[in-house]
Amino acid sequence: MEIDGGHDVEFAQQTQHFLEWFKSLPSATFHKDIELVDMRGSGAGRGIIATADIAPETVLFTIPRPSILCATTSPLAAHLPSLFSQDDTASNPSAENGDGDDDEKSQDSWTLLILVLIREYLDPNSKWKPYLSLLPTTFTTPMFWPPNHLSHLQSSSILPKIGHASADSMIRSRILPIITSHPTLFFPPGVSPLPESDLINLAHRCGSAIMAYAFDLETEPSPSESEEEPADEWIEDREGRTMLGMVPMADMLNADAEFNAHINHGEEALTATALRGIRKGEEILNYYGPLGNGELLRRYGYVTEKHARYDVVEVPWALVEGRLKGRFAGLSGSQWEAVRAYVREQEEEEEGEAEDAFVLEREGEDPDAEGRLHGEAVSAGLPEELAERVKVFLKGVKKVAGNEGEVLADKAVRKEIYLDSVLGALQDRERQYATLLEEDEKLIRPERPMEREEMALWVRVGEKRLLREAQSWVSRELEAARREVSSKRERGDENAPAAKRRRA
Ligand SMILES: C[S@@+](CC[C@H](N)C(=O)[O-])C[C@H]1O[C@@H](n2cnc3c(N)ncnc32)[C@H](O)[C@@H]1O
Repeated sequence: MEIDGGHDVEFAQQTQHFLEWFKSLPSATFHKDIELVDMRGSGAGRGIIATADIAPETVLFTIPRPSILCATTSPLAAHLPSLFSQDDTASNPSAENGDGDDDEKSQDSWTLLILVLIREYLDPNSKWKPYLSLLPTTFTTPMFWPPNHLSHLQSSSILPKIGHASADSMIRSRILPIITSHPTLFFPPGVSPLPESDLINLAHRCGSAIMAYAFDLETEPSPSESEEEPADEWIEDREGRTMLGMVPMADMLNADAEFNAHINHGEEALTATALRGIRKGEEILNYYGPLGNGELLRRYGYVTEKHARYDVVEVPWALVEGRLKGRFAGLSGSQWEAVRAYVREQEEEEEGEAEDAFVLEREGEDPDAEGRLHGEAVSAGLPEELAERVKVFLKGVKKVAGNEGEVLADKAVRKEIYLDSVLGALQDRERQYATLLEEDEKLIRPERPMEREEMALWVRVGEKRLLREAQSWVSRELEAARREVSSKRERGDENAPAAKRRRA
């Protein structure tokens, strides 16, 4: 989010106006020992701090449900009942009703909230005006970066997910048709209809505000969220399973991987409560989930040191396949086609989705019930699905490769080929970045505020560090696997590779 530098006076006035509006909402509360403050100095827009020590479990503020801006409170709901009353709206983000040409019937919670927000932005008399005026008009998310800034992400796994083009096509196919077919609903008397390009920009802005500000509104506890659920399990569901809403004040909380407050979803209201004692001057922090810095940047436009423990990096299958192929140089193009067909067949039988890439991540403890983290997160080794895919691939090779595939009869050899190929693929993946980890490490600083280049640096360093950790892990395993293969060969073990046995 980029809050226009603007005049400090105007910034402070908007804050004050919003606060007064919020406090005037029926049944809203705002604790006397907290304050909504200007945190632009550290690049965090507005945030909420404690102005005195706060006891654990203190209710910090309460947002009555009718003040939440969502599909059920929007005036649009009454005018477009068919659009807003779909049972599947809350449960399936890509729900199609079978007759794909009816745009009104193919909305999900995300697109509905974009429409709701657009309508309120266009209405000069919106009851949410003081709140809307606090929402950013420009964003620090990479969706809005020019190519020369995006290039700092180098070969980051988040690049293909930034998706300005796909957002654009969603807006054209699912947002604009609703607005243009109901002009009086979106442009009340006295408001001139916006040209298409302005509407598209507004829809992008609303989409980005939703991505960084909206909450999943739990209406009733699901069976898995029953009373027995441990208090230290933090759930984040942004897949459209529940209704999305804009929650004034709750979304003024900044967040980090260690946090001290939580939003409880009550029947009548949402409440922010202190998870532990909060000292005077401390920022009240919410939790956006176990997101790596890449995903945090993509959705929220910032990165933090603490979120680095959740970093992930993707290794494309094509790189692993390339390395595996290098181990069987004598196979022809048509034999490789047969191997691929075998892998596809097996994947279909498993009814799994054939992954194009495999995700490397770390293992670590979740935050505790007070929002604190304990211990380091450590490399989780290689994903099971990758080992499984290689296993199927090598089976395919064994089937088609004749003599060259005989070595694969031996389990230790298969393991060695697997680890060696993955190690090569990890090195290839690292080479896709324009700079070395060592060069990047010299530049990285935890200081704030961070410019785009610095945030991109954190993302790519996080990915490269993970790649290195995975390489160390695989190297160790590979050494052991090689030892096993050679000791079997020395022993002339009967399970040793057939080709080797023949030579012996
Ligand atoms: C839900 S809003 C929080 C309120 C926001 N600061 C504001 O002024 O409107 C989320 C946005 O706040 C900013 N933010 C939240 N936590 C942050 C943090 N720890 N550091 C920097 N920016 C943060 C990011 O721009 C994010 O997209």
